[in-house]
Amino acid sequence: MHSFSLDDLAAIISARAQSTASSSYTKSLLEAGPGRAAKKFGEEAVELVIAAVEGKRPEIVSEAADVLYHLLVLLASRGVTLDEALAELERRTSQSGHEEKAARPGAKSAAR
Ligand SMILES: N=c1c2ncn([C@@H]3O[C@H](COP(=O)(O)OP(=O)(O)OP(=O)(O)O)[C@@H](O)[C@H]3O)c2ncn1[C@@H]1O[C@H](COP(=O)(O)O)[C@@H](O)[C@H]1O
Repeated sequence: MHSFSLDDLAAIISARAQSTASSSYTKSLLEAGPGRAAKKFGEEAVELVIAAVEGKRPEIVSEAADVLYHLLVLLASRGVTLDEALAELERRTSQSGHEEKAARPGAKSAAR
Protein backbone atom coordinates (compact mmCIF):
# COMPACT_ATOMS: atom_id res chain seq x y z
CA MET A 1 0.00 0.00 0.00
CA HIS A 2 1.39 3.39 -1.00
CA SER A 3 1.42 6.22 1.55
CA PHE A 4 0.60 8.92 -1.04
CA SER A 5 -3.17 9.33 -1.26
CA LEU A 6 -5.69 11.13 -3.44
CA ASP A 7 -6.29 13.36 -0.40
CA ASP A 8 -2.62 14.41 -0.61
CA LEU A 9 -2.97 15.18 -4.32
CA ALA A 10 -6.22 17.10 -3.75
CA ALA A 11 -4.42 19.19 -1.10
CA ILE A 12 -1.61 19.97 -3.59
CA ILE A 13 -4.17 20.99 -6.22
CA SER A 14 -6.01 23.16 -3.72
CA ALA A 15 -2.76 24.89 -2.72
CA ARG A 16 -1.84 25.48 -6.38
CA ALA A 17 -5.09 27.42 -6.80
CA GLN A 18 -3.28 30.24 -4.95
CA SER A 19 -0.34 30.04 -7.35
CA THR A 20 0.17 31.65 -10.76
CA ALA A 21 -0.55 30.13 -14.16
CA SER A 22 3.03 30.76 -15.27
CA SER A 23 4.46 28.68 -12.42
CA SER A 24 1.72 26.06 -12.02
CA TYR A 25 0.10 23.83 -14.65
CA THR A 26 -2.74 23.20 -12.19
CA LYS A 27 -3.40 26.91 -11.84
CA SER A 28 -3.32 27.37 -15.62
CA LEU A 29 -6.06 24.72 -15.97
CA LEU A 30 -8.15 26.21 -13.14
CA GLU A 31 -7.79 29.69 -14.63
CA ALA A 32 -8.92 28.43 -18.05
CA GLY A 33 -12.14 27.17 -16.42
CA PRO A 34 -14.18 23.96 -16.08
CA GLY A 35 -14.51 23.54 -19.86
CA ARG A 36 -10.74 23.31 -20.27
CA ALA A 37 -10.39 21.01 -17.25
CA ALA A 38 -13.17 18.78 -18.61
CA LYS A 39 -11.53 18.63 -22.06
CA LYS A 40 -8.18 17.60 -20.57
CA PHE A 41 -9.89 14.97 -18.41
CA GLY A 42 -11.65 13.59 -21.48
CA GLU A 43 -8.40 13.42 -23.45
CA GLU A 44 -6.62 11.62 -20.62
CA ALA A 45 -9.55 9.22 -20.20
CA VAL A 46 -9.39 8.30 -23.90
CA GLU A 47 -5.62 7.76 -23.60
CA LEU A 48 -6.26 5.42 -20.66
CA VAL A 49 -8.91 3.55 -22.65
CA ILE A 50 -6.43 3.04 -25.51
CA ALA A 51 -3.71 1.86 -23.11
CA ALA A 52 -6.16 -0.54 -21.44
CA VAL A 53 -7.29 -2.00 -24.76
CA GLU A 54 -3.67 -2.43 -25.88
CA GLY A 55 -2.83 -3.98 -22.51
CA LYS A 56 0.47 -2.14 -22.03
CA ARG A 57 0.91 -2.10 -18.27
CA PRO A 58 3.35 0.86 -17.87
CA GLU A 59 1.14 3.02 -20.12
CA ILE A 60 -1.97 2.00 -18.14
CA VAL A 61 -0.29 3.06 -14.89
CA SER A 62 0.88 6.38 -16.37
CA GLU A 63 -2.45 7.21 -18.03
CA ALA A 64 -4.39 6.21 -14.90
CA ALA A 65 -2.27 8.69 -12.92
CA ASP A 66 -3.05 11.39 -15.52
CA VAL A 67 -6.78 10.58 -15.27
CA LEU A 68 -6.80 10.76 -11.46
CA TYR A 69 -4.90 14.06 -11.45
CA HIS A 70 -7.14 15.62 -14.10
CA LEU A 71 -10.27 14.29 -12.36
CA LEU A 72 -9.28 16.10 -9.17
CA VAL A 73 -8.53 19.30 -11.11
CA LEU A 74 -11.94 19.01 -12.81
CA LEU A 75 -13.68 18.60 -9.44
CA ALA A 76 -11.74 21.58 -8.04
CA SER A 77 -12.72 23.69 -11.05
CA ARG A 78 -16.39 23.18 -10.06
CA GLY A 79 -15.81 23.47 -6.31
CA VAL A 80 -16.62 19.80 -5.72
CA THR A 81 -14.46 18.07 -3.12
CA LEU A 82 -12.97 14.58 -3.26
CA ASP A 83 -14.77 13.99 0.03
CA GLU A 84 -18.15 14.51 -1.64
CA ALA A 85 -17.37 11.93 -4.32
CA LEU A 86 -16.08 9.50 -1.67
CA ALA A 87 -19.23 10.02 0.42
CA GLU A 88 -21.31 9.09 -2.66
CA LEU A 89 -19.18 5.96 -3.16
CA GLU A 90 -19.58 5.08 0.52
CA ARG A 91 -23.36 5.46 0.24
CA ARG A 92 -23.32 3.00 -2.67
CA THR A 93 -21.56 0.30 -0.63
CA SER A 94 -24.94 -0.54 0.95
CA GLN A 95 -25.99 -2.38 -2.24
CA SER A 96 -24.40 -4.11 -5.20
CA GLY A 97 -24.21 -2.47 -8.61
CA HIS A 98 -26.72 -4.96 -10.02
CA GLU A 99 -29.15 -4.21 -7.17
CA GLU A 100 -28.79 -0.46 -7.70
CA LYS A 101 -29.46 -0.78 -11.42
CA ALA A 102 -32.47 -3.05 -10.87
CA ALA A 103 -33.92 -0.52 -8.42
CA ARG A 104 -33.85 2.32 -10.99
CA PRO A 105 -37.30 3.44 -12.24
CA GLY A 106 -38.25 1.41 -15.30
CA ALA A 107 -35.44 -1.13 -14.85
CA LYS A 108 -36.12 -4.48 -16.59
CA SER A 109 -33.30 -6.78 -15.53
CA ALA A 110 -30.46 -6.53 -13.03
CA ALA A 111 -27.55 -8.05 -14.93
CA ARG A 112 -26.35 -8.23 -18.52
N1 LIG B 1 0.07 14.85 -11.09
C1 LIG B 1 0.25 15.85 -11.80
C2 LIG B 1 0.17 15.76 -13.24
N2 LIG B 1 -0.10 14.73 -14.06
C3 LIG B 1 -0.05 15.23 -15.31
N3 LIG B 1 0.26 16.54 -15.29
C4 LIG B 1 0.45 17.46 -16.41
O1 LIG B 1 -0.63 17.37 -17.29
C5 LIG B 1 -0.24 17.98 -18.52
C6 LIG B 1 -1.05 17.38 -19.64
O2 LIG B 1 -0.37 16.36 -20.25
P1 LIG B 1 -0.34 16.27 -21.83
O3 LIG B 1 0.58 15.16 -22.19
O4 LIG B 1 -1.74 16.23 -22.34
O5 LIG B 1 0.36 17.66 -22.16
P2 LIG B 1 0.12 18.68 -23.28
O6 LIG B 1 -0.44 18.02 -24.49
O7 LIG B 1 1.38 19.45 -23.42
O8 LIG B 1 -1.02 19.59 -22.58
P3 LIG B 1 -1.89 20.74 -23.20
O9 LIG B 1 -0.96 21.66 -23.97
O10 LIG B 1 -2.96 20.09 -24.05
O11 LIG B 1 -2.49 21.40 -21.98
C7 LIG B 1 1.28 17.89 -18.59
O12 LIG B 1 1.83 19.20 -18.52
C8 LIG B 1 1.63 17.09 -17.33
O13 LIG B 1 2.84 17.53 -16.73
C9 LIG B 1 0.38 16.91 -14.01
N4 LIG B 1 0.65 18.12 -13.45
C10 LIG B 1 0.73 18.21 -12.10
N5 LIG B 1 0.55 17.11 -11.27
C11 LIG B 1 0.66 17.25 -9.79
O14 LIG B 1 0.37 18.58 -9.42
C12 LIG B 1 1.48 19.13 -8.72
C13 LIG B 1 1.53 20.60 -8.96
O15 LIG B 1 1.89 20.86 -10.30
P4 LIG B 1 1.87 22.37 -10.81
O16 LIG B 1 0.49 22.85 -10.70
O17 LIG B 1 2.38 22.36 -12.23
O18 LIG B 1 2.81 23.13 -9.89
C14 LIG B 1 2.68 18.35 -9.21
O19 LIG B 1 3.77 18.41 -8.30
C15 LIG B 1 2.08 16.96 -9.29
O20 LIG B 1 1.99 16.41 -7.98
